[in-house]
Order: sequence, then structure tokens, then C-alpha cells
Amino acid sequence: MLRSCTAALRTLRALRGRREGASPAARDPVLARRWFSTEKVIPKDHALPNPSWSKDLRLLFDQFMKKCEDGSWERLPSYKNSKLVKEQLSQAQLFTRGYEDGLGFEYVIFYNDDEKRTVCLFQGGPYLQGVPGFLHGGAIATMIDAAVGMCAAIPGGIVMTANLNINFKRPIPLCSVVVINSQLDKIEGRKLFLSCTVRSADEKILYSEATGLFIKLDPEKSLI
Ligand SMILES: CCCCCCCCCCCCCCCCCC(=O)SCCNC(=O)CCNC(=O)[C@H](O)C(C)(C)COP(=O)(O)OP(=O)(O)OC[C@H]1O[C@@H](n2cnc3c(N)ncnc32)[C@H](O)[C@@H]1OP(=O)(O)O
Repeated sequence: MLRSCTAALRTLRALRGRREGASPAARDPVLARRWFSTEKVIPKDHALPNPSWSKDLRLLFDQFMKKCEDGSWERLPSYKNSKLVKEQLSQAQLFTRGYEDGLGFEYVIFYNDDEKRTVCLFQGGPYLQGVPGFLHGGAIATMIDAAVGMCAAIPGGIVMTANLNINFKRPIPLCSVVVINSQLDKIEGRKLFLSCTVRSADEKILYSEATGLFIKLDPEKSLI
């Protein structure tokens, strides 16, 4: 926990330096080459270890990567930007990927198609603080929404959250690692019903429980 917070603070200091100093491209030759290059930039997959990941997060990540070897589990890649909105809103980016490494939402989601469930390994960084030393409830809700949402979107296609019910049972220490287990309970027409639990990395503490209703969008209906 201490190490991941230290890594996050290092990123913070680097960011402060960035505000005071020259442009990022001027300081970083790799970034500068990309900036001026006409080559197609391959988007960065954020669901992979980075230096801010704690030992617990890496350990769990390695365990799930092992489970992926027989094909029963699959690691879901995760990108900041969506091609769907690029033309209208060039600055749009996924809320959960909007922070520098280690400061906000560090997570990876694995999916098991046979069991219709996902496991999200999540480390909430120092920018997600609510009560001092603990994660903000809104940050927990966001991560639950994203994890349960992926569990709904894989079988359901384009879905939106219609209802999310959360019981916060214990506060989650900032920078700790939690495991969000989500499962699809039933489908009724366009409605997908899901449930999830948020537990400590050793599974001993139940932090939160939630249920969610996701609706498959009707292509005939406009969203606005
Ligand atoms: C645009 C998405 C693009 C996806 C791109 C993919 C890119 C991938 C990238 C990253 C993934 C990240 C995942 C993040 C997940 C976050 C998801 C969100 O936060 S989403 C943001 C937060 N969410 C929003 O902003 C959503 C805002 N809400 C809406 O837009 C609409 O209410 C709706 C689309 C949810 C449903 O509208 P509509 O299609 O017109 O549906 P009807 O009225 O016809 O009802 C159909 C059935 O459902 C029932 N029912 C409906 N609602 C409720 C309810 N609350 N309670 C109970 N029941 C409800 C209703 O009774 C009926 O039942 P029945 O009669 O058939 O038995």
C-alpha cells in the first residue's frame, strides 16, 4: 500500500514539474517522435501492470493471467478513448482512465464466458479519497458500474445502467487492492440483471454488495 502511494506521489510531482516546465513533447523525446510522426499510433492498453501497481495487484493479476491460459478466462483490454465519439468530442475519454498512472483508477477486468461473470482487480489511488484514508463512495460506485457494466455488455452488446443499488458495508482503505466479482443473474428481454461483491484481496473482508439493472439499447429509440 505504502509503495503504491509513493509511486502515485512520484507521478504527482512529475505532473507538477510538467505544469511549470516545457511542453511534454519538448521534455520527452519518445513523445516528441510520436507527436510529429505520421505513423498510426497504437492506443495504449491500460489494463496491464504499470509501476504504480502494488505487489497484491500484481500477484492477483499473475494468478488470473494463469487462468487465461486454458481459455476459460480472458483479460479485457481497456483504452482511454473510444472511436465512437472521436469525431464529435476529440477530448472525450473514459472517466476511469482519466488519471495518470497510480493516482486514480488502476484496474483490470477478466471475463469468464461459461460462467457469465467478470472479476475486476482494482486499486484506488490517492485522488479517489473521500473520508481521509479511505476511498470515496462515488469512486467505488464508479468502479462497480464499470465492472458490472462490462459483465452486462459482453453478452448484451450496447447497454446502459438503469439502476445500481449499493450497500457499503466497510470503508475501503485508499491504495488497497479489492476484488470486484460480478455475475449475470438473468436476462428478461432487453433487461440484464446483475449482482456483485467487493472484497479485500485476501477475500476476508466484504466491503460492498451491489445489484444492477442494465438495459440493452433499443436501436429504434434515440437516446436524446
Ligand atoms: C452509448 C453506450 C456506448 C457503449 C460503447 C462501448 C464502448 C466500451 C467502453 C467502455 C465500457 C465502460 C463501461 C462503463 C459502464 C458504465 C455504464 C454507464 O454508466 S451508463 C450511464 C448511466 N446511465 C444512463 O445515463 C442511462 C439513462 N437512462 C436511459 O437512457 C434509459 O432509461 C434506458 C436506455 C436505460 C432505458 O430506456 P429505454 O430503452 O427507453 O427502456 P424502456 O423505458 O423501454 O424500458 C425497458 C424496460 O426496462 C425497464 N426499466 C427501465 N429503466 C428502469 C429502471 N430504472 N428500473 C427498473 N426498470 C427499468 C422498463 O420498465 C422496461 O421493462 P419492461 O416493460 O420491458 O418489463
